[in-house]
Amino acid sequence: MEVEKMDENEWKYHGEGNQSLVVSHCQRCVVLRFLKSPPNQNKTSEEILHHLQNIVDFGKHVMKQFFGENYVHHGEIIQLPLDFVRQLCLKIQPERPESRCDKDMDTLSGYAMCLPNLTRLQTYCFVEHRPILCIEIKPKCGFIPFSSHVSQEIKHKVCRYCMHQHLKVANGKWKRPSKYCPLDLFSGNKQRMHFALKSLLQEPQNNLKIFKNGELIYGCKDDQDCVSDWNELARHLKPFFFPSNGLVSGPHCTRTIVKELIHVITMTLLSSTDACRAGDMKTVPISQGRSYCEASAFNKELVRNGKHKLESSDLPRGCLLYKTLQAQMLDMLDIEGLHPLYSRVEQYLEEFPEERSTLQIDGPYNEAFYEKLLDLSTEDDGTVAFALTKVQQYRIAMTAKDCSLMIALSPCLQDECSEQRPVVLTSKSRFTFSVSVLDLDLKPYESIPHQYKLDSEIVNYYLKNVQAKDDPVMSTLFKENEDCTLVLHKV
Ligand SMILES: O=P(O)(O)O[C@@H]1[C@@H](OP(=O)(O)O)[C@H](OP(=O)(O)O)[C@H](O)[C@H](OP(=O)(O)O)[C@H]1OP(=O)(O)O
Ligand SMILES: Nc1ncnc2c1ncn2[C@@H]1O[C@H](COP(=O)(O)OP(=O)(O)OP(=O)(O)O)[C@@H](O)[C@H]1O
Repeated sequence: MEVEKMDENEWKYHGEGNQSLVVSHCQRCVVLRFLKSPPNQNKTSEEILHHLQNIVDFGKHVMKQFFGENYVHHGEIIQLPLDFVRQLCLKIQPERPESRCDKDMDTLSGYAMCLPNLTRLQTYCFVEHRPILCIEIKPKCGFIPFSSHVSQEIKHKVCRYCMHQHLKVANGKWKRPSKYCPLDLFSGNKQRMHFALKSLLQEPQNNLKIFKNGELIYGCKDDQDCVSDWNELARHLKPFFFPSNGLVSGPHCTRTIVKELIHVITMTLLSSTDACRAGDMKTVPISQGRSYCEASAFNKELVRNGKHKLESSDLPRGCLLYKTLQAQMLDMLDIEGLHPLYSRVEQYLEEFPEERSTLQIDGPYNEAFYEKLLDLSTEDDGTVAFALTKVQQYRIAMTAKDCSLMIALSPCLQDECSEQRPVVLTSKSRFTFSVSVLDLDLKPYESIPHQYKLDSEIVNYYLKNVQAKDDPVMSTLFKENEDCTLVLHKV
């Protein structure tokens, strides 16, 4: 990219999260990702550069090992003319959702990350301007904690996402709870995955977005502005799934198209298209812990129909869901087991602050950092080294619990499909596809106390307001003891 000739008119607003803002090039398949920060808390240019360097290094040296070379696009740092960045910021400001405007895009450093535009990534490199569909899923945590440090039994039964939904609705973040449960998506069982994906389509929240030719056509632009009209979605998708226009319109057509969409997403998520170095590293057997969540609407429906055992089909080892889950499962102790180890590291750092850099708490995220993550022992020998390894593994797990999976699909004819490209078939069409993972910024060491507090808030809210209502005995106890935190019984 010729940085001297940057023109803000060639770029447009693409999207943003809590930490970064992304603009895409109108013609080329690239995006620029800028860091964001709260107003008046601007970092120096050196700090921004260091932060971005850490993100790139972490993707390159650590996450590629866990996920595989092809799934991770670490990008590169680019230095842009300040005038261009300022003009761009002014241009895109009206497009930004109000709920994200509590932070400003960094316009002072001139640094940004340059990445391939994964919503337009061409899976079939010889043909240009081919229509492209992209599905972005933020799957969240796909397992129930199995750690013996967990103090509340409910955490062994109901997954964090399902519990958190209730707190989010109560806080006004979302209007309605979603029926999506990550354990269904990560189950590898096609029926459960189908249910999970349908639930995401019903209530996308910030877990599902669909792009057509790089433009958002389905999902939430803003917390309060969600597009979830299935007829409209089907209208967009019809040329992809029924190219010869053979399907009549109406509710039946919409349902058929949505079913085809869910089918391709399932097949691509289960496909194995890459190998990785950590491939042989078993963090924890997936069978450990419960493979379903009691609060999942799919599970409840089964119980209602008299079936009490959920079938689970294990995930294929090479698929992106499997790799994501393995990385998430580096959280072996749960935040409750991790927090005392964090305190041990903190205490050590208070005594020896100069050790912070030797311990690589804030990077560099290089090969040596990755090597240290491979020790999976859970036997605490009381050392700072043990505590630090668990803290760093937990940070990786948190990152994998918050990343997004991108599936790009491009229609192809039978004789066009190259043997090197994976292909997924539907009843009337075929697609070449690519799968990638994004938002792999390592969660900060400092966020651990926040995680600890949030965990107990989520669980306590659920116990008090949801489980108690489902369980009449508990409900009476809570009503009678509304002001008490401790409920005592005579036995
Ligand atoms: O804690 P969670 O599970 O609510 O996850 C946060 C996300 O909320 P979600 O529940 O997905 O709506 C949250 O997403 P939103 O900003 O709500 O879209 C962020 O991804 C946040 O990451 P960070 O701390 O800004 O790096 C996420 O925080 P981390 O816990 O990953 O740090
Ligand atoms: N390389 C990319 N190609 C296409 N779109 C992208 C790319 N990177 C990010 N995006 C889009 O921009 C959005 C925000 O990016 P990202 O998730 O990295 O932000 P974040 O602030 O780090 O998120 P979070 O809120 O999870 O911390 C994504 O949800 C995605 O839609």
